[in-house]
Amino acid sequence: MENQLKSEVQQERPPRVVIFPLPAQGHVNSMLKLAELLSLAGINVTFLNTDHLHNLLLRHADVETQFAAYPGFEFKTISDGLPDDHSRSTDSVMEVLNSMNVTTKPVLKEMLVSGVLSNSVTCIIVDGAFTGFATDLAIELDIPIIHFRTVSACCIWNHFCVDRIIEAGGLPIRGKEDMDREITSVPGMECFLRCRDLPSFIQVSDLSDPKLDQIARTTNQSCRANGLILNTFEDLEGPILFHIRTLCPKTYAIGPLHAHLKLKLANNKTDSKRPVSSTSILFEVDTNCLNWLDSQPPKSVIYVSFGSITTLTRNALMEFWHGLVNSNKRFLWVLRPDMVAEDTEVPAELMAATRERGYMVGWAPQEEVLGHHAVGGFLTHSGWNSTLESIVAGVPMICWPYFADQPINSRYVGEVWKLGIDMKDVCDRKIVEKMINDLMVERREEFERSTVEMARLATESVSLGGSSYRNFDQLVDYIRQTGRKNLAK
Ligand SMILES: O=c1ccn([C@@H]2O[C@H](COP(=O)(O)OP(=O)(O)O[C@H]3O[C@H](CO)[C@@H](O)[C@H](O)[C@H]3O)[C@@H](O)[C@H]2O)c(=O)[nH]1
Ligand SMILES: C[C@H]1CC[C@@H]2C(C(=O)O)=CO[C@@H](O)[C@@H]21
Repeated sequence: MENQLKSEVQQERPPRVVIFPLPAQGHVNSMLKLAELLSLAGINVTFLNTDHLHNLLLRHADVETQFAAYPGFEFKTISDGLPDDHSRSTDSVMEVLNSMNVTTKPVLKEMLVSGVLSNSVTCIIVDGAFTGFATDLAIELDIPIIHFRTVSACCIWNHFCVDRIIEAGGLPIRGKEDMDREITSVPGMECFLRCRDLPSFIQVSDLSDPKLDQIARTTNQSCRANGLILNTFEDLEGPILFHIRTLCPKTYAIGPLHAHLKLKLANNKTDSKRPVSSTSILFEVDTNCLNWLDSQPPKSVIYVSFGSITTLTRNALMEFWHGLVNSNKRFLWVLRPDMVAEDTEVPAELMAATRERGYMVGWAPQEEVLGHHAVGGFLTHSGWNSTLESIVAGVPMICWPYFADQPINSRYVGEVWKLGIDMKDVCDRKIVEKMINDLMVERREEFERSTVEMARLATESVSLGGSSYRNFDQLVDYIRQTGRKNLAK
């Protein structure tokens, strides 16, 4: 009788996963894609946002309509512990994370125990960048936990290796003149890694720098989780995934997530076939630039965007602007309203050239822009989502990394994958001009070959039978199995 009851419960209730992202654009965006993929696979999802971020999301994206197609999907919110009037500006992400580490754990525990997050949570998926408290809690409550790290595998592997680098004498970094020194203690990266390529949270001049513990060493928490999800694919980062799997055997590489979701939605028989694009959380999307692109010749435009967090000094703004104008190429440039803090007087000749062959927006529909036939190059900060979106669209990159995983991503783009040029640590109008000409003219054919091939591999990986497709199926199987065990308890 008891067994019969249990099996009825199993049939009636699919597993329920709580997804808890780090409250920032690039992270929530990836997590929403994962949430939709899981919903399509029949898993119930509770998406847990901070109150602040959820309000922004409701203001700028129609997520409620998007997820209304999935009856088992729900949004819930939690406090980040900061006062309502705190700006939570993009450069205060660390402050938000510190506050959450202190205040969110007891609230999350109460939500899980009291059933506010539904009384049948069978698995928690949390952002691997701030997981100490969630992992402790999941272990305490005996709920399986999976970490999702939204950055590249090559970045995470550096984080895992931080103590190895220190033991080998690779850290600390001794000033600017030390930046070209080779780091030979990261397995798989012995031949091309320099100090300047390390993720910014590892580029320390003092071993007591809190960044090492807060972000880099936090990555070790993922070894305590029941699995690790990465937004990457085997043909891109297979050698590094091999090393990560020596520490986290259940590592599921299921990316590029945006392409994965697009294909699954297109193949889905029952769901409405809505178009997929990045969900904008922080800014209003300006789609007029697509009309402007329609009237430009094929592969003639360089698209410039530095993501949602990067800020520019007045000097950097001017160097990029002069470089773009002097290259004589057409350009579409995303300049977020909060990107340049200082007042800047723009010379008349720059304004005139911009009117002639440029277009500026506050926030673009980036996936559509990169997929547009007029776009022939991408000047990017090498955020992981932008890098993957560029790879899928087959657009070569000029990389100007700003922080976090970006310095190692750009090294891989330039030196390993040969998908573009790494311009890191330089911001000079002459170099900008030269690199644009190299990318769009001089080395165009070389990049055409490598980008077309990598785009093909990316699409193959998320297609039926591809590596990310299979890895995702394995993830769903794991969630289902663990759900059955939990429901039968
Ligand atoms: O005008 C724009 C500019 C960007 N995007 C989208 O915004 C996202 C930007 O993400 P990403 O390229 O990853 O950059 P950040 O916003 O800077 O992301 C943060 O989060 C990423 C994932 O963890 C990290 O890789 C980055 O280093 C970190 O800065 C992408 O999906 C873009 O398509 C738009 O839709 N319109
Ligand atoms: C603000 C940063 C904290 C860690 C995140 C991160 C990661 O390593 O996961 C990379 O860049 C930033 O988005 C986040």
